[in-house]
Amino acid sequence: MSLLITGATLADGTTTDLAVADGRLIDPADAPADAERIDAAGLLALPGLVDLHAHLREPGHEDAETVDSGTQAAARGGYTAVFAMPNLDPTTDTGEAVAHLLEIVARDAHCEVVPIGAVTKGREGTELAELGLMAARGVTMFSDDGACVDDALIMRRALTYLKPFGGVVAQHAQDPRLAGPGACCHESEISGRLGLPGWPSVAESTIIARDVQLAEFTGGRYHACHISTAESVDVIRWAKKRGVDVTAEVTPHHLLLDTPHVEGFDTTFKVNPPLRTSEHIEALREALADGTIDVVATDHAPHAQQDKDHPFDVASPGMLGLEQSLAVVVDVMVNSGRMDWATLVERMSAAPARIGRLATQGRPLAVGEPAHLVLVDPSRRATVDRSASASRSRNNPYHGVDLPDPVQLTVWRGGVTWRR
Ligand SMILES: NC(=O)N[C@@H](CC(=O)O)C(=O)O
Ligand SMILES: [Zn+2]
Ligand SMILES: [Zn+2]
Repeated sequence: MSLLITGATLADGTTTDLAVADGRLIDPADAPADAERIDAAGLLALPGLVDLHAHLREPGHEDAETVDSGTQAAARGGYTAVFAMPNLDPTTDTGEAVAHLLEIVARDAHCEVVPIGAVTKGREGTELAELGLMAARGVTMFSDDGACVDDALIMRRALTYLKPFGGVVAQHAQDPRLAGPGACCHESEISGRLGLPGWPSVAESTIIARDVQLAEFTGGRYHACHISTAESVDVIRWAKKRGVDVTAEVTPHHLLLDTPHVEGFDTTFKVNPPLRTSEHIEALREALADGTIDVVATDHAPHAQQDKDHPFDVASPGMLGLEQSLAVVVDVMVNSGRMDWATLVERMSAAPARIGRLATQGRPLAVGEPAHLVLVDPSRRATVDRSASASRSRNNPYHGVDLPDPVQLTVWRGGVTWRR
């Protein structure tokens, strides 16, 4: 399949034609005569987006999502690569589990899928998983996501052990004593009034403070998942200033949605970490703009209706993210004038590919590079409809909200994976 995309604007503002053949970008002058012509006047062409944090639910929870459905959602969102969290059944904690997931991916995926390996066996936090054997199968990121690696010695060992492999430990920072299993609402006046167990902001930042010191001490590579508080931003900023090898991500929902969303007890808005207040949101936006936060990662967390249809404090936490991630970042960061398109590309494509050591993604749109790209209409808007989704789940927190609707066409490995 070959494409000739004419008159596209790149993130730096220049206008160009792009040609795709045999999975690569080629000189438009060499485009085959039968190439499909796509008029991209008024559209932006960006490198395909890369998500460091997605839950695809296969194997084990196929009622909520599969590799097929989750990567279709990714393609609709402009993504050409996603890293798949290991809280599956069985847990991705062995070389064999990685190999099994990669077989499903080879058969069904609509974008690159890189398995994330668990840090500890069964994500139970007590015994290191098969880190080396998973690394040998191409795993570069390790996380017990959904659970915190709260034992400091286990964290120390994981950081040390992964050094020769170049692996990064991605932490779900939640002190299990300060924010226990029932914690489900930002600890504040609102949690008190609603009678929901509170999840104080320091339950996140104190873990990250400990971890970045362990990263400095060991020389290991550390990544803070879904940071949600101003204190976490301060800690990351401090660690980076010291030259510690740390990176951090923020989700689209923590950039847009605030604590009052839970006042109606709609379990769609139950998520870990919880939605925070406007002061925290402001700190996250600022940190994403200035680079303290390196990447936007979706934490796409599909859940079947039966797992959400419960009282708020017992419903499953998590919300969808892949399809509206770019829309939220465009609205909150670009349309507001906080960030330009080139920085958006850095935060949503180049930096995540670098952190995940995915050499074929996050590349500039230049001749000879792999053809992973997304065409974006910067001005189109629409009201989000949760039923119009490729995901198997409907826990979409943006349902009924007017947002940008930017993704026009997604190309992965030279083939169109989604078009409007
Ligand atoms: N974010 C969530 O609320 N839930 C995630 C786990 C996680 O990211 O911690 C899930 O797997 O559903
Ligand atoms: Zn998590
Ligand atoms: Zn997650």
